[in-house]
Amino acid sequence: MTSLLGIMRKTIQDYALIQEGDRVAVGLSGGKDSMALLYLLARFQTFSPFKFHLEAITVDMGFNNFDLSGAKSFCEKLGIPYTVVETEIAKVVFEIRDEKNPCALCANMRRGVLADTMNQRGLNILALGHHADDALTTLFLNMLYAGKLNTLEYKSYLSRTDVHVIRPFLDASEAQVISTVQKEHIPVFKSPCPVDKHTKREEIGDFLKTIYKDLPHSRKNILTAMRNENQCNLFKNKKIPSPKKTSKPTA
Ligand SMILES: Nc1ncnc2c1ncn2[C@@H]1O[C@H](COP(=O)(O)OP(=O)(O)OP(=O)(O)O)[C@@H](O)[C@H]1O
Repeated sequence: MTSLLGIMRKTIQDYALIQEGDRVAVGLSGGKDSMALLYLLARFQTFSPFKFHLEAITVDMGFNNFDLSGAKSFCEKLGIPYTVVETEIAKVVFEIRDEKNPCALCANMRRGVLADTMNQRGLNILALGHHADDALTTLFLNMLYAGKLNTLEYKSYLSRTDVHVIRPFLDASEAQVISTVQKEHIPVFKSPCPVDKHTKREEIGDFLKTIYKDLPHSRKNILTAMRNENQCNLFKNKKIPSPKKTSKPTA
């Protein structure tokens, strides 16, 4: 089996996610995906054919019980500069706005803070820990709840802040991330978010797992379909406008 480092290196190359001289920030939540991403990008930096700078940024959402000392010592061990930005996002999302679906607003606000911090620190690439299973759940979330066919991208651009968002794990499975975390003894810290593991995303993830169990090739086929632009036939026909009604001439 190809290692997660190998998959990540190929994705970075295939989609030109990082280039010579880039200044990369990993959005570090403390969870398994971004901790593994930081660790592997730090390793990749040592043999990459191009030079790039690497840092980590955590947005402290303002939950009282968020202990970041473990993430801090992990960064120190890797020799990576680490910034923690204190915010009151939790208060805005859960108290002031009392959001029914807090995740989207929370992620948007967090990304804004990350991009602004990157501007202050002269960083141009934001690396996030999303993997292929996140892309699958996002696709189904968008279809089932928002009526759109849309998923995560390998590279996208935030024009307001001139920051590129990259997802170097998008060709890897969640299982590959978990196995790397265990094998490499990468530390992982529990999210302080009260809705963690109780979200629509979690429900869709479980729903997809039951489909994969019943139809063993379905996961691979959905991923293939997502890449198969030439075989994407949706309702493309345009409705023919109905002829304008002409009013009867009055006698
Ligand atoms: N508080 C945060 N500060 C900085 N970056 C974050 C933070 N929370 C999430 N991110 C980034 O956004 C990505 C997606 O966040 P999400 O909340 O969906 O977590 P996740 O898929 O469980 O990943 P992880 O295992 O890294 O927590 C993370 O992998 C990470 O790169």
